[in-house]
Amino acid sequence: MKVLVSEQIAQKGLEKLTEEGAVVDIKTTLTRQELLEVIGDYEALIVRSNTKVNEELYQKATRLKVVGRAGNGVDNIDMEGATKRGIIVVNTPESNVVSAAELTLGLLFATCRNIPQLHNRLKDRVWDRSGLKGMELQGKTAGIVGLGRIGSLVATRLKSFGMNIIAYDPYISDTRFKNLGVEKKEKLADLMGACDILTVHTPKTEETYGIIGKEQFKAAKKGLTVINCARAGIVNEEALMEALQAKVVKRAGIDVLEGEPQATSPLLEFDNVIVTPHAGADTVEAQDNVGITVAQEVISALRGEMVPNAVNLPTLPIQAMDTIKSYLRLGETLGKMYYQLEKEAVDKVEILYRGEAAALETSVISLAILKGLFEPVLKERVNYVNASLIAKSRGVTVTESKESTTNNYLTLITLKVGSKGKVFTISGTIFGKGELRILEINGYEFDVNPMPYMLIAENIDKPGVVGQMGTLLGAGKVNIATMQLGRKTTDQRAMMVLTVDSEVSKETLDFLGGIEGILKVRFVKI
Ligand SMILES: NC(=O)c1ccc[n+]([C@@H]2O[C@H](COP(=O)([O-])OP(=O)(O)OC[C@H]3O[C@@H](n4cnc5c(N)ncnc54)[C@H](O)[C@@H]3O)[C@@H](O)[C@H]2O)c1
Ligand SMILES: O=C(O)[C@H](O)COP(=O)(O)O
Repeated sequence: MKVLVSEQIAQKGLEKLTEEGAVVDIKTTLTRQELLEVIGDYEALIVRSNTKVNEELYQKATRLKVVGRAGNGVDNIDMEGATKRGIIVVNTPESNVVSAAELTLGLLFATCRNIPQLHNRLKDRVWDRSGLKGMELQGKTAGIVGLGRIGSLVATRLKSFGMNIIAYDPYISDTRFKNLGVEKKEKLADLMGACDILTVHTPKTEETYGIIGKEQFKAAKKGLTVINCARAGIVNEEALMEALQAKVVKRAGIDVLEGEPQATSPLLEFDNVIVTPHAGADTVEAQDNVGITVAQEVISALRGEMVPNAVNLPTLPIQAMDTIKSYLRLGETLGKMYYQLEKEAVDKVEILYRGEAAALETSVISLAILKGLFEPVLKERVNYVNASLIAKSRGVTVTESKESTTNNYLTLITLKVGSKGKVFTISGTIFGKGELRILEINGYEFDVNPMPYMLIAENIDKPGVVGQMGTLLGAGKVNIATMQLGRKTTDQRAMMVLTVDSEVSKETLDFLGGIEGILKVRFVKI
């Protein structure tokens, strides 16, 4: 596991990576060109907000499996390019939100009470408070744009200062607004017209880039205080400077600048603009959290495990991980069976979740099924990230359905694979502490604990066939661990599922296939 760390992360994170057996190269001073030259050697890249992870980089990063964003925002990472290549992108969305919220408040106090200016005067040995009268927060209205993780933390903290809080976030439920005690504004202009302080906490997206621009400042109350501790450009810098000159905006606190890292922004010319160099996450606590979390995630992703904070995968609550892990193993096992048993191209995959399975985040289990399905037959890397894109590109339609009850089992997954009008079915369950069982293959019933090596044979249900299988496997030095028979009385056919201790050679398989009454025999690797 070769990991390149291209921006500073906490020592604790680096130690975690090494403890887990990764070879870590810390190269935080590489030029872009140097980064492009070395990236081909690495399976994982850990970045913060300065490294642009884009098409140019992906083209050189031929071994790259994981991008770890040691932090929250992923606007420096081309997600589509990563997904297409099966590269998992992980981040640490919770790890630094308190620090970011606290810097927002810091900037708010610094601007509203002119703390840096007063500090500078005194440092220059001048005792002078004139012309720098501040503004109290109590009784004022704060307008929050983006009431997500950081926006909510800011809201609850501002409430404790006796402020009235309003917010604009069309993607947050009324209940959440109510629970936070925040008044919802349906229109951004209404928020602009009502707040004394504006603070933005949206991600940087096509929709939010420049969301606070000339139009919004026209609707603003005169004397507005503006805080941007989210991403540069969410508050358009040109429009902000115009509003500062027109005294519509009285002061601003800015942690993020267009073109950063740089120290030449025209915003630096304004005495009433307090700036910090993207320091929102720069606390010991946040960096330790971020470093350790990203290290754990990168290692899990490199090991092919499901990662709760994978950005280009369905999100899973950490609490659900233990339960879901067994289902992912079951899904992958069921998926892996098809191409090893049938050699027909697939046009349709139907997945039925019944009982307890139906209540889970089934989209990831379906990804595990697709990963298992395609892995045995594709040269390209198949993983949770690109499995559904691969299905789509191969013209395979995937459908999911759910039923809350089952007949005999608490939980059941049935996979139906359609190919040229024929349907292959396989079902499985989980019991105890994550024990997998295959219960049915093509209508033959079993109770098989799937093992790494399995032999599956279809035969005419008549005496002698099973005995000959045993004899020939013995002659081929293959030890049978378990054997089960499923039969269909309707057509005098049966299916044998054997778990064996080693691989079965082509020669032995040919002998088995030659037994009278054997219709088909396949060696399956899980
Ligand atoms: N300065 C720093 O060092 C620092 C540190 C951490 C995070 N951040 C940045 O802070 C921002 C917020 O992070 P978060 O973890 O709270 O994100 P989040 O995803 O939890 O919340 C973002 C919120 O913005 C809302 N939103 C999206 N589009 C919107 C729109 N068009 N109008 C209004 N609301 C919209 C979403 O519904 C969501 O509630 C991000 O830009 C992140 O990159 C900065
Ligand atoms: O999105 C984030 O996590 C913050 O903006 C911090 O970015 P940084 O890791 O570059 O400090």
